[in-house]
Amino acid sequence: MSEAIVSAEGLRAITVEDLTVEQAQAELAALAGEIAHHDTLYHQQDQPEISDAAYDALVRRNGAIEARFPELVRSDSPSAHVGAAPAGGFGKVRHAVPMLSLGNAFAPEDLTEFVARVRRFLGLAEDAPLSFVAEPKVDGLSCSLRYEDGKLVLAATRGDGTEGEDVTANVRTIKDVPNELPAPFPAVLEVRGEVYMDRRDFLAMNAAQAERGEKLFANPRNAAAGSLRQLDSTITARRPLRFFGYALGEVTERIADTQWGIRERLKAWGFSLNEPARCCHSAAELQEHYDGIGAQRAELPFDIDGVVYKVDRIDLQERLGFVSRAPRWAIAHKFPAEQAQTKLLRISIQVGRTGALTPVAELEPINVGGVVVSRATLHNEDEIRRKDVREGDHVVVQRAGDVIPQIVRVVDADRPDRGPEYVFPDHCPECGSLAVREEGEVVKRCTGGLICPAQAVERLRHFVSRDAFDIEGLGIERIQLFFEEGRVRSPADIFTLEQRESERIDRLVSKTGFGKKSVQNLFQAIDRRRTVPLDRFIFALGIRQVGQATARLLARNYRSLDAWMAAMEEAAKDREGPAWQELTSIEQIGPSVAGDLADFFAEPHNIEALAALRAVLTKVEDYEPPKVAAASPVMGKTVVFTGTLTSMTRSEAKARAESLGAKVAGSVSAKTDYVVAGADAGSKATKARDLGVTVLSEEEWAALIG
Ligand SMILES: NC(=O)c1ccc[n+]([C@@H]2O[C@H](COP(=O)([O-])OP(=O)(O)OC[C@H]3O[C@@H](n4cnc5c(N)ncnc54)[C@H](O)[C@@H]3O)[C@@H](O)[C@H]2O)c1
Ligand SMILES: [Zn+2]
Repeated sequence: MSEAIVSAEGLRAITVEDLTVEQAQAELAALAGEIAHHDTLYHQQDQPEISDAAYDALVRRNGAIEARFPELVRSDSPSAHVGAAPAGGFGKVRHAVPMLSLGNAFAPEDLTEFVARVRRFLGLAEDAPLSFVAEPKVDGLSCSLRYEDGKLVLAATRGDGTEGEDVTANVRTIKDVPNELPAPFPAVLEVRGEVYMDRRDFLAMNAAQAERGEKLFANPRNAAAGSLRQLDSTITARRPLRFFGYALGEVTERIADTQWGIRERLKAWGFSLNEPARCCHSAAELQEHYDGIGAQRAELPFDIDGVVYKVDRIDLQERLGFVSRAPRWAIAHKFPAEQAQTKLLRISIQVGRTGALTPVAELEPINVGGVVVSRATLHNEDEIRRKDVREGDHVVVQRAGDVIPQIVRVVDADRPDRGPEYVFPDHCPECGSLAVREEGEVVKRCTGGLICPAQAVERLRHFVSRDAFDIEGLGIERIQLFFEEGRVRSPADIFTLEQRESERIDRLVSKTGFGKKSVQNLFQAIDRRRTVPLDRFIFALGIRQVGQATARLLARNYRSLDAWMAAMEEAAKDREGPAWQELTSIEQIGPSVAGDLADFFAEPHNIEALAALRAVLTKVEDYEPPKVAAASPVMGKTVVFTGTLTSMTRSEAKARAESLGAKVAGSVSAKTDYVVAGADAGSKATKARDLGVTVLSEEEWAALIG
């Protein structure tokens, strides 16, 4: 985090009324930076660092200072911006009608003030009728769907309100979004609404992600945003996204006179609507509906963070118009975060499958908004220090629609018998290996990749995977089982499995139900891999940031396992010495990757595990530079493989092409020389033909390269 944030924290102790002009100016500058930082994390990366309530507090503070010092309002003021600019990787879409945010109401007075403000603006008498639509504010991300002649042609995220991201392919995978509308419909119709995920679907999806050792999402909103904003729509298709329609963008003809009427038209076209919704005629009725929804909140299938009120008559909406980032005719009445106080018994450390050390607060169980909470996340080392959370403290726990409860603050920090400051461990509690925190990272990680039980299954799975040792018949289920039974704990164990188990093979067979033949096949598959090429060996170790390409670079540079290991151990001992210099001088290996390699080799447990592994292998082959046939017909050509290949795998085809001097690309462009189309080749082959690129069958390709 930047310094600005620290200084803003310091200043925030002063109430807005007491700020001097200089202080106000400094704090507005700090807040602008801080809020922009959180906007990027939240809107672009779907990975917020702070709770929504904490974020809202910053925005409110900014608004209060601006209200007192209007002359200090900055040109980059957060109160004039919506969201964040589109992220790279997506096509950009300009919104014909801007997509705005909503003003917020928190206290009941904010609500009455909103209604009064609308009346004042419109010059309505106290008793003149004025109605509002009140509907839940679903916690997802807004999306604009464009229909031309009743067909879905474009879908875009809000982005910064003016320009969003083109997510059409992804939105087409959402079942709630009709591809075609039943007539009648205007020639152009933009439907706006919220892409979200049901809480139940979210939990199931996170469980499946955990199962596969993939990234977990903090809450349904981040999961929905992360799933919609995928560059690969086949991933989006597997995510349980849903859509609610609640507004219109560009439309070529008026389709209703009221907001309620718009809802009915949307429903007739097949859209789902935010429910429970109601048409209210006074501030009191709005408050009543808000309280009613609040009471049902835990039972609703999706997360909501408030209730949205919209002036019902469209002509009045048009008269009211907008103020900078939000309409005057609508407001979001937010629910307070659900909080409670309890005692923090202990801080424990969880080690994730990738080695990340996460501090967890073990709490005296407490009911927070209807859910019993006994653990809360403390995020990371910095967060504990920032809040100065210690064992034995009484703390405020919060659930703000988030599934993972959080610690907000300590309430009794000034008690005399308070324990010492919490010291974050520098060793992994699971395996005792050193835990390190790389520069610029907030997370500390265990470096004992090869022996750490918390990481073992994930590491073993990686070790035997296709591009690593490629051991057939050893899938994730078998690894899991062997690990749990204590048969395989480290990579070396795989190679001594037969020796240890052969007399007991019958037992293995009966216990696992694998079948004798399948166990024998497995042993044979393992035997075939007692000799491996150096680059596969390096890749298989699962060192952070050392993927296939980096492993190949290392193999090419050091040639033999002995040379590589010696150099790495040297570099680990002296991170300035000649071995380090050589390592970081390899093109594409920067200090960050070098640091991960050095950390791995600095951990004695890993050296032992490596020695054990070498002892059970027949040979790690030295790196063989690919022999490029001088007259290779594909030398320097760019090739794209698509569809299902039958004579070899995609990785094999790629390696072979590269060894012949070709460059293998992922997508077709005018620069592509050949597209090799296997069975069921789709859009890439079509595109190639359109561009006049030569498309070859698998056989033709084989003939070409001889
Ligand atoms: N934790 C963080 O770091 C962080 C950072 C940035 C923003 N945020 C959170 O994001 C929100 C601010 O973002 P915002 O500008 O999108 O404002 P907002 O979410 O408060 O309100 C606007 C949005 O509400 C949504 N919405 C849901 N139901 C709706 C309905 N029935 N009718 C109309 N709109 C509906 C739309 O997506 C619309 O864009 C706040 O909740 C804030 O706490 C958090
Ligand atoms: Zn460990």
